[in-house]
Amino acid sequence: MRVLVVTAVPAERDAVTRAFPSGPGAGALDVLVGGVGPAAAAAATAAALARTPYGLVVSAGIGGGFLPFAPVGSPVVASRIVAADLGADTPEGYLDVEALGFGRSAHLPPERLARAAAEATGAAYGPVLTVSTVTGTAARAAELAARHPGAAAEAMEGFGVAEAAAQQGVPALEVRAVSNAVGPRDRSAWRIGDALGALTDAFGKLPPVLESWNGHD
Ligand SMILES: O=C(O)c1cccc(C(=O)CC[C@H]2O[C@@H](n3cnc4c(=O)[nH]cnc43)[C@H](O)[C@@H]2O)c1
Repeated sequence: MRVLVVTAVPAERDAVTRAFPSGPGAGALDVLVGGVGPAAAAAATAAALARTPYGLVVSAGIGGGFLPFAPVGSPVVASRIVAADLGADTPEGYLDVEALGFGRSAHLPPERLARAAAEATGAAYGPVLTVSTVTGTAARAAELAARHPGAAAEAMEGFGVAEAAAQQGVPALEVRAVSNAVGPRDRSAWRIGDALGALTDAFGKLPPVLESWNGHD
């Protein structure tokens, strides 16, 4: 099975490829820089899928972690890939696109594969939220955590990658490594190097899981 990994920036791509110093084996894994945010990620994924047949797409990179599930430096595998701000704000609260009567706001990775990936990498396993605006306040972090119980992480690309994959009937995973806590913005506290190292470690443990997956579950 050929696997497409989509990262946002070159540093994340390099962290993934560092896991395979002598190549990923039989040309089975391609790593693409798709850009930051769900729209760029979806466009890049769709273009790649139009060129090459893939059996699995993985959205990968660093992300914000929700405490206590995903502390800085830890890997996360998504149980759900959720568009957390695709909807409408109303005086009565937020409405997702299902409540509005159109579209979808979540994709479900193949469960056996995602659980096996989390187990092999020692990752937190929970919903990963896709946001277009990085959370920067405690109030917003609490709002997202209340709306998505057990949310493990947030990032900016997963839903775009998964939506493009779903439109071609290709399953998707999301693998993140936590660079910062979701909460009040403090860029000086981001531990990007640690997170990129954790991303490399996680991808180094994935090949047996991918190889033993039968392509559907
Ligand atoms: O400055 C660098 O060296 C550097 C190296 C690798 C990645 C970056 C990024 O800024 C990547 C942006 C990327 O990270 C995700 N991300 C990280 N933390 C959060 C968060 O708290 N909330 C949402 N997204 C987050 C996101 O997917 C961005 O695309 C810089």
